[in-house]
Amino acid sequence: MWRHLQRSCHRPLHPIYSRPYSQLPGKNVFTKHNISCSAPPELSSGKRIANVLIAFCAGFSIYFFLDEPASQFERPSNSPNKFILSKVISNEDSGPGTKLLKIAAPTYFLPHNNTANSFDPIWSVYIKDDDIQVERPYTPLNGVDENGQMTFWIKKYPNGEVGRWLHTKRIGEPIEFRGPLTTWTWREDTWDEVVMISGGTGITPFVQLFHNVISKSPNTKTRFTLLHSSRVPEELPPPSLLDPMITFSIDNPDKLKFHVFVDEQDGSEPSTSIPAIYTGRISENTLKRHVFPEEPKISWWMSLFTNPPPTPDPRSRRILFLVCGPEPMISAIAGPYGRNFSQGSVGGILGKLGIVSDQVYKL
Ligand SMILES: Cc1cc2nc3c(=O)[nH]c(=O)nc-3n(C[C@H](O)[C@H](O)[C@H](O)COP(=O)(O)OP(=O)(O)OC[C@H]3O[C@@H](n4cnc5c(N)ncnc54)[C@H](O)[C@@H]3O)c2cc1C
Repeated sequence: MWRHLQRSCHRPLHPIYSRPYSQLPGKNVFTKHNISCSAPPELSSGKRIANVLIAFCAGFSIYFFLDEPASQFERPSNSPNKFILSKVISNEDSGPGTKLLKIAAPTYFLPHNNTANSFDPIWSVYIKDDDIQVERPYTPLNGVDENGQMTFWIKKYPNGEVGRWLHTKRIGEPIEFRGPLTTWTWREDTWDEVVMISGGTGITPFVQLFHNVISKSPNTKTRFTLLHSSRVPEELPPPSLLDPMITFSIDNPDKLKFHVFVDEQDGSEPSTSIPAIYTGRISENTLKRHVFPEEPKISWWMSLFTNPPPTPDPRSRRILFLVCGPEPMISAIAGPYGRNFSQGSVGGILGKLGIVSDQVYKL
């Protein structure tokens, strides 16, 4: 996920909207164009000012005082390339530098209406920063709920553009987004085991997978493991993200194993009760302990009569690793992305453990 943040954040994701404001046609270009046009009939300066004021007031009223449900905001086209005008329903602090932002979605996003494959987990939407005409992708945590609302967990970076802008948005303010865009597709009966490894807000796609697949597919045979890491306890995800997964993993240990890590214990507290928090980064030992536990050793006298069991080759397992987080974390765990935003070869800890490329997906 963070390859976008580190390297492609200024890549033109959408030809019109990804250009920084400074590069968009400016006031001078517009003025020059007006001068070259045939002159309109002369108006007295008083009339001109009155016209401008009337036009401004009309635009202002339409923009700010319409308070209609989300469905009224939708554009006629449901193309993922067209921006949809929506509005902020809530925007709440959720720890240092993060907010939970809730926005309205159009009716064709509602679960009972959205039959398109592109809504299959994991999907995201591009939100546009209207001030500078730049868009960034964000992952709706639960997809779209029955009320037609999407909730995002959004981090603000000190010099980041869209994240900082989203943090300033207040209830009722307009917001534009486009989508859905598929990030990764879940396929039933394909993997015996899916191991999700996340850092920081990189947990958001896995929260969506949890809500839309893991907690809703009682018959799936796939076992899931989530290893999540944040810098310090107070930066761990808020209760609305963690609590449902913690409860589910306690009630269904054969379906979901959930382990939480922090880089360091700085004396701060997590915002919810977590059964165990491991200190230290997710390492080779972590994976050996939680994903590849050693077979129980047989006693020396048993070994006189039986051959020791062969060490299982991870390549023979139907296991998939999904990795999402800051780019240095992706590199350490699964090796860096390739050129032109390709997956690249498997390196890092997973490479060392013998995991091959069709067993890894870097989100
Ligand atoms: C599919 C997908 C889903 C995502 N979902 C979420 C989500 O649910 N929640 C979430 O918070 N984020 C999510 N992201 C990340 C998000 O899209 C943005 O990348 C992130 O919010 C930063 O954008 P920004 O405009 O705020 O910051 P940017 O302006 O992109 O800057 C971010 C940080 O990187 C630094 N930076 C800027 N440019 C460069 C550069 N060229 N090289 C190195 N550093 C640079 C800045 O100084 C700043 O500290 C997702 C990304 C993807 C690809």
